[in-house]
Amino acid sequence: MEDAEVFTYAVIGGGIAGVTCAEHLYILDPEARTVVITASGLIKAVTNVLPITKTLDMFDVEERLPEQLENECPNITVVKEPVTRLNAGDQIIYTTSGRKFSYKKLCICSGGTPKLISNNHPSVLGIRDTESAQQFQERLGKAQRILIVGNGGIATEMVYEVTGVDIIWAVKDKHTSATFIDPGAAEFFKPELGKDKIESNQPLKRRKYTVDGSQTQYGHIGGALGPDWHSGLRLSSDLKRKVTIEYQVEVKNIFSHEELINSGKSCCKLKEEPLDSIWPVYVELSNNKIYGCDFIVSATGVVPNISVFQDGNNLRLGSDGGLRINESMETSLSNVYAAGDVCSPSWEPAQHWFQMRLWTQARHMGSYAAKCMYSSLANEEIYMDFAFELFSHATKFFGYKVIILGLFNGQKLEGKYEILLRFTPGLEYIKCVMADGKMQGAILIGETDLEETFENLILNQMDLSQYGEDLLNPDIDIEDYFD
Ligand SMILES: Cc1cc2nc3c(=O)[nH]c(=O)nc-3n(C[C@H](O)[C@H](O)[C@H](O)COP(=O)(O)OP(=O)(O)OC[C@H]3O[C@@H](n4cnc5c(N)ncnc54)[C@H](O)[C@@H]3O)c2cc1C
Ligand SMILES: NC(=O)C1=CN([C@@H]2O[C@H](COP(=O)(O)OP(=O)(O)OC[C@H]3O[C@@H](n4cnc5c(N)ncnc54)[C@H](OP(=O)(O)O)[C@@H]3O)[C@@H](O)[C@H]2O)C=CC1
Repeated sequence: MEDAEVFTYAVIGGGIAGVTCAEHLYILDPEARTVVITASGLIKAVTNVLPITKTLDMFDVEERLPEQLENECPNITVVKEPVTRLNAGDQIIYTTSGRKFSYKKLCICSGGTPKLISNNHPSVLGIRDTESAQQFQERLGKAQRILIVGNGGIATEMVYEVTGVDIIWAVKDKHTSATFIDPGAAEFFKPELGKDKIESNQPLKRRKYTVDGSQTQYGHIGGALGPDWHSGLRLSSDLKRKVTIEYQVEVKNIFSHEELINSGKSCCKLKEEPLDSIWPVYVELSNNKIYGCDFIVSATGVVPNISVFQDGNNLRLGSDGGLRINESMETSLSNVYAAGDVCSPSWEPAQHWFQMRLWTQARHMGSYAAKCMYSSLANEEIYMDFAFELFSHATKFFGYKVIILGLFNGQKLEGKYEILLRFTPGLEYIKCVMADGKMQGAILIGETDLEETFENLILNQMDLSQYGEDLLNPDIDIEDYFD
């Protein structure tokens, strides 16, 4: 074997998936040496875990210095360098400085990169890590109007958090936030966009470190930001929300002012905007409207970071470009596992589970991958983790607690489902997706306290047909009823 540094386990990536995987390898196999190789100067750690249901935890995500992981788990060595190549045949990892690492078991947790509407346009910005969030903040400080493309997590949080500038929100769908919620919930949230922001006095729970130049020299491959990413930004002191939504559109063209003039097309003016205003960039939407703005935020999903692993390796990829993994988290390469945003599960999933690239799944996958790696070396049998029985996600949108469970938007049901709804404006929105009298999924907005009961009802598939619409009758305490 080449003159490589020898480890039992190697983990590539210092995000939630990689750090969770390394921590669990330490618990399972404390004598074995593990190397974590990460391109980011800071690593992520999950803290203050508070279980709220069997599959759902609330937790904080901290950015930490790698030394802290080494102190807590003495078998772990953290190497702060990007991986440049993997020789899966000889089980060797190469990094930028020419170092080589051999492993018996490797887990790739290299996350994703923003999938942008244009990769080389200077006015198009994506948000992924601390560095890109800082760039966003700098540009926002000088902006009067931005255009946000995308209808998922980042766009939904951004239109609520960013005030004091005009926002044009261009969404593909008939309703907003379609990745996470249904049209009814979007209506529930709509009034919030017309309200001014209330300044929060809550202190930040997440510890922040400054990443110095040497740590960012490797470019745009830091760990993904998390739940409170916007609270670290210094946003405007003007707390007015000014959001214009364009539905069912995509971006058709991006112009400079000169190109706009030459095209002979004219652009839309917002109320009180001078007719002769000139913008750094113009965006033509598929409904033919053209808006001028300072810059464009492309919040249009992620692409898995796989390119450095492909050279010389016969990697099988999923349809979304992620590393295909089987039910033991193994990729198509021998002794190579993957977890988190970089992977695409290819096993037949449980009826109520599917992949979404989220913290919770990165954490579950990281810990399960560690179990799979260890039990393969120890020749022990392993069963699929319970976390993959039910899709569940807890977050906050527009200031409300949001819990989504199972087939919350009727996914996989091919339209053969009914909806039960309880809806009190400004207070709560409860939707159950029912098929054959059994609960398949739910969206819970507000302090409903129903997550545990509904999780049980989805998992145990109890026949609820006799209760009909009473299932959501506010006069019946269903929590007590089904406990
Ligand atoms: C702005 C934003 C807000 C979000 N908010 C939420 C939220 O509220 N709730 C939620 O559930 N999810 C949220 N997410 C998604 C969540 O952050 C990700 O799903 C999760 O962090 C993925 O973790 P990961 O470990 O798989 O990848 P990452 O966190 O992306 O980590 C990948 C790691 O791999 C390293 N790496 C990459 N390439 C190489 C290489 N060649 N060599 C060495 N190291 C490499 C990187 O440096 C990094 O350390 C958010 C994401 C963003 C961008
Ligand atoms: N609170 C939370 O849970 C948060 C989670 N996140 C996570 O962070 C990651 C990145 O967030 P984000 O970028 O918002 O990704 P998401 O996957 O959440 O959303 C991407 C959105 O962009 C749309 N889209 C994709 N391509 C285009 C296009 N060319 N033109 C217009 N729209 C397009 C998608 O539509 P379609 O689906 O139809 O392709 C989808 O609505 C995701 O994994 C997300 O889950 C981020 C912030 C908050």
